[in-house]
Amino acid sequence: MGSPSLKDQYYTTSGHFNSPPFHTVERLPWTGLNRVFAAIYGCAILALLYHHAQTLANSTTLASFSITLSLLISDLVLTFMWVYAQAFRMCPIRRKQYPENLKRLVKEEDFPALDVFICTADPYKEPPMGVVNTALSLMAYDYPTEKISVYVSDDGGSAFTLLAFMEAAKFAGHWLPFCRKKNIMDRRPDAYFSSPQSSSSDADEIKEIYESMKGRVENAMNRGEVDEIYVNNDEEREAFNKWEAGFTPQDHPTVIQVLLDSRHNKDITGHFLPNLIYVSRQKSKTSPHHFKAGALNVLLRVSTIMTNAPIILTQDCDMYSNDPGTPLRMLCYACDPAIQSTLGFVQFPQRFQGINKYDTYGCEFKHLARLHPRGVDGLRGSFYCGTGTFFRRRALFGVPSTSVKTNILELSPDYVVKKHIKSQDVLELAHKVASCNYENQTEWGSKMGFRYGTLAEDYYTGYQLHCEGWRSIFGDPERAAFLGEIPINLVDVLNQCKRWAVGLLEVGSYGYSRIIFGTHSMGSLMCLCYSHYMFWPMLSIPTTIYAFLPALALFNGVSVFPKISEPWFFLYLFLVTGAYGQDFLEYVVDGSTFSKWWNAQRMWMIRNLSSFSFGTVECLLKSIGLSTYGFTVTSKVVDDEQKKRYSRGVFEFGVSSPLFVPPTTAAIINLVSFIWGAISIYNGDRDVGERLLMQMLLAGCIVMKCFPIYEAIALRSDSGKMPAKITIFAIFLTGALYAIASIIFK
Ligand SMILES: O=c1ccn([C@@H]2O[C@H](COP(=O)(O)OP(=O)(O)O[C@H]3O[C@H](CO)[C@@H](O)[C@H](O)[C@H]3O)[C@@H](O)[C@H]2O)c(=O)[nH]1
Ligand SMILES: [Mn+2]
Repeated sequence: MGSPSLKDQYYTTSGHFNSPPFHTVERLPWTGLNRVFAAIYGCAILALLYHHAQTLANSTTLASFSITLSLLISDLVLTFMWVYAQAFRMCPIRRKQYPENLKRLVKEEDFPALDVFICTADPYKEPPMGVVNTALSLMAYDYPTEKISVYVSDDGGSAFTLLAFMEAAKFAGHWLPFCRKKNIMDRRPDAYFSSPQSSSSDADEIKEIYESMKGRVENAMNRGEVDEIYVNNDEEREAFNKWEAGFTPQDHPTVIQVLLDSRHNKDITGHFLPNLIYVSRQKSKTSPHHFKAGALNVLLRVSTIMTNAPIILTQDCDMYSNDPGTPLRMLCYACDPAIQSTLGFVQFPQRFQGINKYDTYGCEFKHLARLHPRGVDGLRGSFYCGTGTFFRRRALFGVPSTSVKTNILELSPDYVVKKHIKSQDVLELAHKVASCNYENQTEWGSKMGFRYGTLAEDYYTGYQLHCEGWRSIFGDPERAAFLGEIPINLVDVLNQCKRWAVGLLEVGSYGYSRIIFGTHSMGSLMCLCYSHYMFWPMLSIPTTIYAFLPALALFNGVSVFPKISEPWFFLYLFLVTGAYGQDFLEYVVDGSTFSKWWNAQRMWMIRNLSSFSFGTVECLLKSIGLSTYGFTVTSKVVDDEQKKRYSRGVFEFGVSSPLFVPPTTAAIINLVSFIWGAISIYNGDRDVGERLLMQMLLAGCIVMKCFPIYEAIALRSDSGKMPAKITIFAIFLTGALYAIASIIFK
């Protein structure tokens, strides 16, 4: 169960037995209580399933049989999800790093080199200046600069992004020494210059340089082309000449441009700068590109040829560094001989800036991003979350125990790069491995590199590494290592979750067999944890049934739950209050507020009804060949009006998305049924108060959760209100469901 190995392996003194530790681990105090509660709750679930089975056996009519069967199916799915979720609660831990101890024992010249990968895919959804800010914050790490190489993958194939990075390369010469001198923590120029503390003469000077570069990039974007005036020399001209007629994001040759080279380029104080390399891999309409995983694999190969750093940081373009000391925290693990041999990656949590004080869309994802990673960290280590992850390059080239074989010598993780990064040979080879056809008939994406076949490439890659025997670490320092943007309108949130749903189910369909047949080396609790997310979208089934069935039955006077006078009622009461109570406690103990928890609950319902059910259906359609889908990049551009509404905690609908239909329909049905029930009770119908009370309570809870939906339908006139089309469609659907229900229940 992970507990004995915990002390031996990780309660470490880093192999130096008399020296202070690089890191420590502490078991979270609630574990014992969690286990006891799980045992009690498990018995209650068994009792409920027994009750369903009994009712099913005794049911006499088709209606009562189908109701009980639906509830049984729902509760079985919930039971599975509950069992999976308990695995996270069995052994949660928290880690601490001591970079000051590391610095005393490991000399700076012995630090490993670090290759940073930044992915961007669309200059209009991910503005180049945002990507540049992320890159600069990482280039400015407190780490020997000549050991850092930043690779930017541009899947948008955009000359504007290249222009922005050419400008950034020059600006870095001013910015990096400035950050060091002022000891800035958040090293994004945008953040620094818009904060109040930045008025000294040297800050003003640098701000001017920054604003003028920003102006040039934005001007070029407004004009729609990179004019001759932005081009400074022949090398740059040659690069931009690649954007000739016929160059589109989906069809173009490889562009690789070394913008800074750490052996030649110095900052204004004479220090060397990090390497900075722009890569836009070849694209053609006839070959598959495997989205972000494909982009990362190209960077993995290009960087092996150019710098081959043993450590790789993968980063989304909107996730910037919030702490320049993060690489040292990572080294506290990477330099520990006790865990080195199987350490695959160190994951830092995804944390976000700009969440409003109610966290309207529940995007803090407390379980996904913080609580569950701590839970798996006590087993085999954190999942891979796509960003904020330091990999050992070796881990991406196969299982820990075997030696790596590659067809090109320069592609081996052990290869020592001797040639200069800008030499003809290196560039030629880099272009070759970035081409569309390079991966044909190779193990890239299946046994090597980032894994293909799913839109949740991060989850799948981490899963495969754990199966192969690699371990990982969840580093979660007090000050966030990275901060990123979250979507602040409902349709973006739901679309993002739908993509995850499809991706996770795909991982389930490829990956679950390894769990069933045991062809993995990660222990059974870890398997339960992985299963939890592989089947996460299945929550759409019970949520949909519970959101519609009891309300429809209520309106027809049909009871689906026990009466309050029956003992089974107390079982339900325990199951519901137990689950919600535990969830709430976990939120509060981790420093959240009631309103954040409540919003997370609301989003849980909306997400399950919409993103997860659409995702599940899409996945089914794809598996029978009726649908295809791609990676829809989440927009990082924010409209001012929307921003204002978001800061007030107002829900943003606005567009006519089918994703809004199920929650809107559920909102209307539960309101209608609830009002009907309330009127009956008011008119003295004791039957409703007794027999249908639980359905009344459930409908009441759903109505409370749906408040923003009623508001958006009836009480608002701004551009974020519910589109009339959706309301009309939902009302029509409500009518149809009531009609069907009245036939079934009569
Ligand atoms: O074809 C593509 C598509 C996306 N991206 C990049 O992938 C990153 C993540 O895309 P985003 O639209 O921001 O998706 P999110 O849902 O916010 O990302 C989460 O979920 C993804 C998996 O669905 C993970 O890859 C991410 O790391 C994780 O943050 C961005 O930097 C994109 O530029 C590419 O490089 N190529
Ligand atoms: Mn993102």
